[in-house]
Amino acid sequence: MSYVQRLLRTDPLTTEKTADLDHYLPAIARDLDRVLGRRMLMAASTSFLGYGLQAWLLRDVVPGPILLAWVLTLAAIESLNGTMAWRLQRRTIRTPGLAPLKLAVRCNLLLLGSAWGTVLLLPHVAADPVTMLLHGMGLALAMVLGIYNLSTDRWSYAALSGGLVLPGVLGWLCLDSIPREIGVCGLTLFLLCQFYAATTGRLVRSILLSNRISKDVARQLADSNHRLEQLSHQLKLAASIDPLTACLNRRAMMRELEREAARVRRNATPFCVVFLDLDHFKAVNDQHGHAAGDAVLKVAAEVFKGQLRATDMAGRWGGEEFVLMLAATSLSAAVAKAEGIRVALADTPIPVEGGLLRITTSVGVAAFRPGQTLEALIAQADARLYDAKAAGRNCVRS
Ligand SMILES: Nc1nc2c(ncn2[C@@H]2O[C@H](COP(=O)(O)OP(=O)(O)OP(=O)(O)O)[C@@H](O)[C@H]2O)c(=O)[nH]1
Repeated sequence: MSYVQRLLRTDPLTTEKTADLDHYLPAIARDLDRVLGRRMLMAASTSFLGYGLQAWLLRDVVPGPILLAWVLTLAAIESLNGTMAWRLQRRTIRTPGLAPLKLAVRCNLLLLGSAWGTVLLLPHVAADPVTMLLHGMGLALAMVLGIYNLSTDRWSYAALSGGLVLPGVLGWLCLDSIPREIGVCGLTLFLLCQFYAATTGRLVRSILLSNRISKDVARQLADSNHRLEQLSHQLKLAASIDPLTACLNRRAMMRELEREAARVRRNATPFCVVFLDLDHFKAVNDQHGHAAGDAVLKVAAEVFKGQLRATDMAGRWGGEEFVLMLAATSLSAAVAKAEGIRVALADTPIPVEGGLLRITTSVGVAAFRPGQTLEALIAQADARLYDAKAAGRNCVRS
């Protein structure tokens, strides 16, 4: 089990989710890499700020070249340590059992902390309360930020904070020049840092895990939302379409006619409705069977739709009766169109079991006049259809 796996499994937030852990682990490892990369930069910048502060504090005590060499040494250890820690953390996510490398990082941190803390023993620093205070604040800052920035391994903080505090505590025990308060402060700081380190690392991982889970949940929600929208669109479509002929059903057609009527009332472009009723359709059913009747209805719908423009609509009014809406069309143009449709259907042989059938249709056409109700328009077209039937069928009346 890898380092991160072990930490996550011991986390109260994740103990119940151990089964999902393997699924999330690669993504968390990637997130952690990103976070660590950012924190490396932050850690380095705060540490170098700390070295600058230390060099400034020591400017009157230590000769310039020695001070420069001191700061450069600290910077070198810091860089080496940071790089090692980063590589270690990247690898411990995937590979368990990197004890020697971990030990090297901890020793390095101990060295770094001790190098910092040794400054406390310098007579000038110890004697001057202001310098001491500034230095103490610098130490606290370095520890807290260091822990926050690279919060991954508790024993690394122990090494760093122990290294920082140890010289002060030793000095306090062995040298009279170190005030007692410094030792007490140092020990308190050490304990605080240990507590902080123990909680922060786990917190970071818990946050990464819950981030990852929330991202997944959000994505799943978006997906199901999308699927629901598609489903609702399909349902709406299914509720508007006649399943046999794929024309609009009566209710949807009424809706379209109402919309068109409203448009015409606004901008006065005429439109026409065409009612079509297949002739002697009952005989088709009776002689060739219901399936043949269905096939005839399908072919008739195809023929009607094939004659329309993109802005026109075709609906099945019920049984063997169809209605067409011809947008922006005058009565004379609609009659011509209806005639074309009638001929097209009459010329179309329809294959059914046992041979080819021919079917004709009677057609009634009416133009919508602004001020007229839709019901009146439909009644008018229906009346013209009745005229066509009465006139012997297979003809258009307007
Ligand atoms: N196969 C099939 N038949 C249907 C469907 N809907 C209605 N019908 C039949 O269509 C026939 C309509 O008959 P009628 O109203 O007498 O009309 P017609 O025989 O076409 O006579 P005219 O309209 O006067 O020429 C009835 O037998 C209905 O059962 C359908 O979806 N499929």
